[in-house]
Amino acid sequence: FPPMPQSLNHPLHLLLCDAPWSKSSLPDSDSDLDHDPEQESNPQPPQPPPQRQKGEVYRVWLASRVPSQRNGGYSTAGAQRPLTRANLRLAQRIAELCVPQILHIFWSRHPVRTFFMVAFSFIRGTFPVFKGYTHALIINEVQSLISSGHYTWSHLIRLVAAEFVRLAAEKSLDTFATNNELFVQNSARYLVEYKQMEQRVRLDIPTLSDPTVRDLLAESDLFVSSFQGAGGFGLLSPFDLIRIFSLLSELASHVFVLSTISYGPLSILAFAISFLSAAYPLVQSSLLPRTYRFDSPVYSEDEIRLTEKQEQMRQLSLSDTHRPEVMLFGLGPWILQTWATARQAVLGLHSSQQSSHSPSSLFSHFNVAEVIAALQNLPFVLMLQTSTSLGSLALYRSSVQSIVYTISTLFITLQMAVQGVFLMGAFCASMEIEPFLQPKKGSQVKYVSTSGGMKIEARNLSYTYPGCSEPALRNVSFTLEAGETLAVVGYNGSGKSTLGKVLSRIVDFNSGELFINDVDVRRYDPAELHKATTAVFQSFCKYNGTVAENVGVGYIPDLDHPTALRRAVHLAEGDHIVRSLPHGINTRLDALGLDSMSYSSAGMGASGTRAPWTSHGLSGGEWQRIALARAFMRAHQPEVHFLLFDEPTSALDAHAQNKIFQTIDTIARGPDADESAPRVKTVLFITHRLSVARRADKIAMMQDGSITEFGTHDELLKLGGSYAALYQASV
Ligand SMILES: Nc1ncnc2c1ncn2[C@@H]1O[C@H](COP(=O)(O)OP(=O)(O)OP(=O)(O)O)[C@@H](O)[C@H]1O
Repeated sequence: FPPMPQSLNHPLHLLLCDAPWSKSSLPDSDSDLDHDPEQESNPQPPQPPPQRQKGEVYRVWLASRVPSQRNGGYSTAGAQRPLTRANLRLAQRIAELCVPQILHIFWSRHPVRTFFMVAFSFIRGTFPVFKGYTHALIINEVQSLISSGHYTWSHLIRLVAAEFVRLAAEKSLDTFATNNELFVQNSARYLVEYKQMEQRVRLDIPTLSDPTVRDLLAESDLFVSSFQGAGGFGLLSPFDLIRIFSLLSELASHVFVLSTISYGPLSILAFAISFLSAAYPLVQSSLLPRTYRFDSPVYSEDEIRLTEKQEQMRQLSLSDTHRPEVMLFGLGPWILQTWATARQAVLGLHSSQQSSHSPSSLFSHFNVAEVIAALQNLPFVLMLQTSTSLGSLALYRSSVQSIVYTISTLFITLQMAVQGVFLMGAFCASMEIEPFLQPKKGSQVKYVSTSGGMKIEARNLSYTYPGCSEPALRNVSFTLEAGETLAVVGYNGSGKSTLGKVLSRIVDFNSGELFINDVDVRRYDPAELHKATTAVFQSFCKYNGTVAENVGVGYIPDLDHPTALRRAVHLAEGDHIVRSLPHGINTRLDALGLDSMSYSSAGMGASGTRAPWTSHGLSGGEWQRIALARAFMRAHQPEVHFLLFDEPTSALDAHAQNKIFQTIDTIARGPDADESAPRVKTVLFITHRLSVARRADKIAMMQDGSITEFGTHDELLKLGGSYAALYQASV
């Protein structure tokens, strides 16, 4: 392999797991995938492909990526690999490693159909030869009819009838083969898309924020897109690869026909001239300066950049979310201008790229084309000197032309296949990525709840966001006993939300230690910790769905449980919101907040009332209550021990805010407990409202990523530091 730049060696190697296609990682027999009623019985279950060395596909894929001068990293994801010998070797290695896995996908799902698909692709390749042969027979018969006057009408009619039979057989076989291929293709497409989704939902934020992982996933997505069918996204799918068989059999059958009708030095000369004259236009076009090709499977870095820019501008022009700012800042002309520049470059409409159509070039094409036309008649003259029939000549000519076009198609297909192999490598390698936060095998321990909440102990935690130079957290240390309440306060940008994300195991930390219930947090499966946590993040989500869905996703088992949903809404003081909505809890919410600005009247009934499918907008405070209700859906579950609220009431009025904090406190003490009962859940809330913060058992004052003051409200006031100053200012 070509040497990998040291600076680009990436810790992703550490994320790669052992057996990407192991039985456990594939959907098991009870999963949805096996519920396909049309799945064929497989007499001999295929053996899983041999397991390859850990991370090997990733390493080969990475080696194929050319370091880019532009950004000091690798070339853009999806950029074309030059067809160097080294890259061909890499493609070969990826094919060796991945093709068995991909074939296994097809074969394991529908072995019989897959067999027919490959067999038909061979048979279809011979169709043109049969066609040429029957045409030749008919021409011969007509020729002998005209030249000798010998009456062979019945023979001719039989030949024409045979041609009809051939056509009908070809058509029905073709239809059957196409349907079969479509079925296998859809099935395989479903499976790769499933694998892609399955892997995507597993990956955590630290993994996804890794640039190499993002590139890997981008190329993997291109591979999955290629399953959209022939020509989808201009990519070559593994099904197009099967077409190579068809091309090979077509080539072989034409060569066979030629060998039966041409012999002797004259024929060889005729063949050579025919071949060259048919091939010349192709050679000539490949020698011309390359212009943008729409069917190109992968593009150069510049083409990708321009395509991205053009797409970005197109999205901006169509997006409802951005419409207010587009209007407000008058971005229309800028969007149009930027799009037009990128689009013109992509379509090759710039003047520099039109040079190939200059008059002198056209003139030379014209002259050469005439010479070629004259040359193509030469073989006929040569062959007519032998006793060859007119039918053979027609067959000869069509076969030679077919050979040339088949070879050129084969060449282009193989070229695309090489690029496709790298995308396939990205897909296989992406399946091997283990989420960054996942504990290493052997070190994992099960999260065991302790009665009375979650104990959290941070020791010198530091964290810097990827790509940033300044840390967002610096040496943060504190202990929060089980059942205690901590308020985190501080100035904007001091690291409060980041601390919340680190503690809830959404992002990792770079140095220091974090203990949950006296166990190193890195030894827990994050999914287990998340089951024991509920949260409202500062930038909470607004789902494009009904109120019930927006609330219910907080605890999926109760998603369809009206009583649980109503209770959560009630705890968040959202009953009046639901009552005011046209379809109550089943009203669709407009997550973009632009419903009222919609310029379409679609969805309005004849009476001007809203149809059930139209979405309804909410105010900022109302959305916050929905987010709170979502967190409350699971907050009271006995397995939840940690409640995290990041600015949960920033958009609520003072009265509502007090009630919400009262509710949080009640939930933290457990069901049916009175106000003096000890808390059974640990609570951390981040707030700028110090009147709320003072209720907490402990307060952490954050400044510039560090906890500068820590203690009770009274202790911090006595200290007379930043908290005291902030508190005095707020009252
Ligand atoms: N995704 C991110 N990528 C890079 N830097 C980030 C990211 N999120 C936050 N930061 C930076 O980290 C620092 C701490 O941000 P954080 O959101 O934790 O502050 P905060 O105290 O919650 O602020 P606020 O009170 O305004 O909500 C800031 O300097 C911010 O610019």
